[in-house]
Amino acid sequence: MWRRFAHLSLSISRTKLQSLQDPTVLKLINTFSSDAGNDGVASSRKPFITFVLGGPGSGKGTQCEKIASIFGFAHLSAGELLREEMSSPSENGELIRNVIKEGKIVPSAITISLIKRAINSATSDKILIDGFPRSEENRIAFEKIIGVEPDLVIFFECPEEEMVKRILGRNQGRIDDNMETIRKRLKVFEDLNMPVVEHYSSKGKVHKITATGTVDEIFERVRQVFASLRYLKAFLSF
Ligand SMILES: Nc1ncnc2c1ncn2[C@@H]1O[C@H](COP(=O)(O)OP(=O)(O)O)[C@@H](O)[C@H]1O
Ligand SMILES: Nc1ccn([C@H]2C[C@H](O)[C@@H](COP(=O)(O)OP(=O)(O)O)O2)c(=O)n1
Ligand SMILES: [Mg+2]
Repeated sequence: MWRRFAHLSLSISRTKLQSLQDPTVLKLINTFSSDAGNDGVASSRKPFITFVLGGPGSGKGTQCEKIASIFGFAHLSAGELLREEMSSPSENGELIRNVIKEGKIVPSAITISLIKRAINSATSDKILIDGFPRSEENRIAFEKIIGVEPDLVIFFECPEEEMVKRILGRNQGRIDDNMETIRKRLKVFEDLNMPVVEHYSSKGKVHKITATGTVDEIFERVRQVFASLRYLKAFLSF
């Protein structure tokens, strides 16, 4: 009975899920129908993990807030977790501050331990990880330590001049939102983060979103991806 139902839902999904590529759909089904646990997070949990990538100022945080409120995802921002750690009396505070000020990437062990703790205390099993992995080192360490790959990757594509304009108007008092650090962050993004996007693109996991236009116009593009997932979820009852 379940098999027939799953088969039916798959054939419906194929016609409805035009914004999803088949490997993503198949991975979704495998993820939620498999009994395998995730070693790196609490054993009974099988979170649905979405990495949200894009250059600095491309709108990751803004769009993640909307995805979280409309689709019930927990939003974990790697940058926010690092800023909180930096401002707390932590042994890594000074190191994190120096790395962020230089526009570089904090060592994976630190960032992943913060992400792991946040996943384990999240109230939803649908998790958005915003701004991570920032490098192949981040990616490989996550897959090794947490023991899973993302189910989905959203990539916000935005021209550099637009990203710079947005960052300079962000006004959150961040130590890295100045022109000197922005230049370094843009280079680090091209050199270290784009290979991660290419890696997951080759695995058919990336949904590229044009990140220009108003917040609402961009969210409409994003919404279509997540609405398709919700449709699949309803049919497969995961
Ligand atoms: N589509 C948009 N158009 C104009 N400004 C935007 C847009 N999306 C976000 N912003 C603004 O740009 C700045 C950077 O956005 P943010 O979501 O923090 O990006 P990221 O997390 O990728 O660095 C913020 O001040 C935000 O309010
Ligand atoms: N995986 C990560 C994420 C962020 N960081 C550091 C380096 C980044 O320039 C800063 C800020 O990251 P954040 O995602 O908040 O920045 P943007 O939202 O892209 O402007 O934190 C990191 O070292 N490793
Ligand atoms: Mg952000």
